[in-house]
Amino acid sequence: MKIEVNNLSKSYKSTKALDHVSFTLSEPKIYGLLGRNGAGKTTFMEILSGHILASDGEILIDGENPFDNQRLTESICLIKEGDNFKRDLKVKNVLRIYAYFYPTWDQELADELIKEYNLNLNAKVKALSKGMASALGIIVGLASKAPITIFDEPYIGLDAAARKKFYDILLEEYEAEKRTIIFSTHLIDEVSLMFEEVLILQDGKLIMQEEADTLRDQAYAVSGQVEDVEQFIADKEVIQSKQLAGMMTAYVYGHIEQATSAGLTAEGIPIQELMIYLTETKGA
Ligand SMILES: Nc1ncnc2c1ncn2[C@@H]1O[C@H](COP(=O)(O)OP(=O)(O)OP(=O)(O)O)[C@@H](O)[C@H]1O
Repeated sequence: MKIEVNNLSKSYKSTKALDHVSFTLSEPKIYGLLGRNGAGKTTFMEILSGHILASDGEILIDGENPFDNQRLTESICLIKEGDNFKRDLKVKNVLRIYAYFYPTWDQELADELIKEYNLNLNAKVKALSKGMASALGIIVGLASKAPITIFDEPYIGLDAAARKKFYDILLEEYEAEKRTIIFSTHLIDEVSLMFEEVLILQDGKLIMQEEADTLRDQAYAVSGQVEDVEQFIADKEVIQSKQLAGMMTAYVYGHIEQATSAGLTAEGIPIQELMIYLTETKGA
């Protein structure tokens, strides 16, 4: 489904949570939506899911506004950090409700995931541990098979092994059947390799939308004698640098040819380091 975001703004009194944001997500991909605390990510995802109204501008999904739009909302599944489900419901009833709501629901996958995460179907939501409640959210998000599935920091309380399981299954399901997945997280180093396209919000503004592969080409590590590297990086945007025994390595924002043509040794740097750098400093 095509998502068009046109001049989208959302204000809460004097806070501009989103400030004239425009972009298009034109095909099913795994999108990473990144940004520091308060950048506007959750606000965007809530508007996209039809839960809240924009103050100005619009989001169109295949040309339609998602707010109060039943046909569209059954194509969108938003899983948040917590409080996804009514606390007095039993797990099995939560699953029944979502199975009824989503025409694309995959019961076989839901059953498999319940076993994987060892969830007690008869437990009430309010009796679940934080990790178990997150597992239930992840199960609903994956099994919904919604053409637009949105995960907003969905794994509070889940340990590293349970998170890895989630990433593995998400990728498996995505490979079997492509859909639009929007993933917002602060655990960038864990998931950066999954992203096909990355969007970065800062203070309510979109500061970057880039294919992950292109991003990988936008920074490099350059090494050599301290004086040579220092001279080379003097007029460059440096991410970080370290020195050891007269040698220096610097992570530089730019194209690798700059370094190779200067006769220095250069190689790519891990995408997560670049993303962390961009979310922390770009536009600041
Ligand atoms: N319901 C609300 N009432 C008032 N202000 C709000 C409300 N929701 C969000 N905000 C403000 O809007 C801004 C954007 O918040 P939002 O939750 O969208 O950011 P975020 O990028 O999801 O942050 P985080 O990574 O911390 O979850 C923040 O300044 C926040 O305080």
